[in-house]
Amino acid sequence: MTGFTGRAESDRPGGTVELVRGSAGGGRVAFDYIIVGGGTAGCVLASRLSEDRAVRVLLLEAGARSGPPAMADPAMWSTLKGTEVDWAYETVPQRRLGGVVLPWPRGKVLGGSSAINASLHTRGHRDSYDAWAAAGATGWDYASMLPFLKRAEHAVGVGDPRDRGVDGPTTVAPGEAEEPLWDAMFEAAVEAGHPVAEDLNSGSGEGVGWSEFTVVHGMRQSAADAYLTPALDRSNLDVITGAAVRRLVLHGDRCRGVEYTVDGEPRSVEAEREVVLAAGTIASPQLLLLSGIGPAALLREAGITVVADRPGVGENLHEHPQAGVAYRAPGPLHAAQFARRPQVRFRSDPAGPVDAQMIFMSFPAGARGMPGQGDGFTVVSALTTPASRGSLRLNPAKPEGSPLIDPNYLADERDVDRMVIGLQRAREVGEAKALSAWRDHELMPGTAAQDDAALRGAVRQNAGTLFHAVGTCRIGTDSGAVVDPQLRVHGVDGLRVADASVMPSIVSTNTCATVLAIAERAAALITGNC
Ligand SMILES: Cc1cc2nc3c(=O)[nH]c(=O)nc-3n(C[C@H](O)[C@H](O)[C@H](O)COP(=O)(O)OP(=O)(O)OC[C@H]3O[C@@H](n4cnc5c(N)ncnc54)[C@H](O)[C@@H]3O)c2cc1C
Repeated sequence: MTGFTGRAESDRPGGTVELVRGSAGGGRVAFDYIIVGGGTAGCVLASRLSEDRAVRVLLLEAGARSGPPAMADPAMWSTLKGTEVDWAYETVPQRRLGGVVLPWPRGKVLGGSSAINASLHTRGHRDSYDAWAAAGATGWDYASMLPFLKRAEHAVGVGDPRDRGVDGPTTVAPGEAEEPLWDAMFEAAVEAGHPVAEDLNSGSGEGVGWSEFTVVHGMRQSAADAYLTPALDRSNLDVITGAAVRRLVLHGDRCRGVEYTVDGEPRSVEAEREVVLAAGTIASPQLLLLSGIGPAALLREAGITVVADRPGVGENLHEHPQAGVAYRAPGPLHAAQFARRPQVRFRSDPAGPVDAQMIFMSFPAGARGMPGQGDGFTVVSALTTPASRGSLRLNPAKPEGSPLIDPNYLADERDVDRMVIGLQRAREVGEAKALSAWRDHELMPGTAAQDDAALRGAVRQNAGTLFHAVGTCRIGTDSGAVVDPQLRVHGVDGLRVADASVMPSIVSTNTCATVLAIAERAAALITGNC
């Protein structure tokens, strides 16, 4: 087992339940803060809140403290799907994608999804955060978020220190080794008209630039590695793994603590100040719903007593749809993933915002982004500002089991319009001269797919997930918002949510760096330093 290197004070037989640090497992201990979910945001919160040695912090994580060896090797991330460190969720059949059910992996281990993800460290365009503030998330605009985006990172050899963090816990850097295939893809993007970007993570980055990774000496650096491990010697921080929170303990409209199980045995614990939900876009709204905080009519139907009628809980679920153009290579093709490797951010409408991202694969993608057979490469285009919105609901047959996850991909026809343009842009790059030594012929969608109708069909047939679900507990002040701009759940005292679920709209790139910054800002809000 590997990946998280924290000390265990008491290990239990079976290895999945561990009091990683502290004394909380035994008697009745009151904590100032209870953090639910030791994932990306939860590790940041546990570390930052326990910096004040006068407060006691408890972190509860349903998964184990570490995982299989592949977790430490960032290149092996896709092999972690379906293992013990994956919740292995699935969507409901997606009506606009021909009824397909898509797998939605999420990390179930200390570090959460940062322990199983593809290790890309990318920040959204400043427009992404400004859109949050414009929609009612006051104080979440780019200028306000920049100190927290910087606080999370230690950017090595990239960017301007006015934009980039230099002494944060998360080490981020572009790959060092040069790979001819990735260099050719960079050249192909330039040939196709994309300008060279100095720093795609500067807040206004656009064009082709080098990707940055949270990989240190070839090893994954999850949020647990970056934030939690260095904090484990603090006597005011307790961490329990194998602790599945089942619901919040509410006295009237005040949250007093949580109920959880360890090895099936029920336990409860109290928070003197606050409970912070950091269980992610799927589990945070699910726990609110199970605790009676959500749309009243749906709760009543499920036989759950309504504590706070919050119609927005579980609504606004969305994600980045992606589809690619895949090519057969004339011969064997291999390129190290964490070498110097490009990506492109671009506008589907030159007069509109940055709304698309191109990433490159050294295999030919099959349908829905799954690896296809044989040698080849793929130019993937993702729509980074989708208009489609879906929902998350309790499963009436098993409310505590996997919820009904409906991202409602491509429900809004404007998303298809922009994905068609994305495919055309991807093809321009794939067909560039710079890639001629690597390209034999187009496999997918195939050269016959040229007109608008054929490309729309290809998008609906091939679109898949980029694993970036957000939005189910969104920040705002309107009646559909779940948390206020201080991340406090509307209508409930002593309870906040701080994870990917609070994003009002998805950022225009991969989500992990933004989740780190959300949690950094949450900690500052909780401690009154913001
Ligand atoms: C396969 C994959 C690849 C990705 N690739 C990238 C990438 O390369 N770059 C990028 O920027 N983003 C990527 N992402 C997205 C990014 O990792 C997530 O947006 C981010 O990690 C989410 O953080 P979070 O804190 O909201 O949730 P998580 O990190 O998922 O944390 C939630 C935690 O809560 C725990 N939990 C859930 N329910 C309970 C409960 N009832 N009791 C106790 N604990 C509970 C979970 O086990 C988990 O540890 C990827 C995601 C996936 C799944």
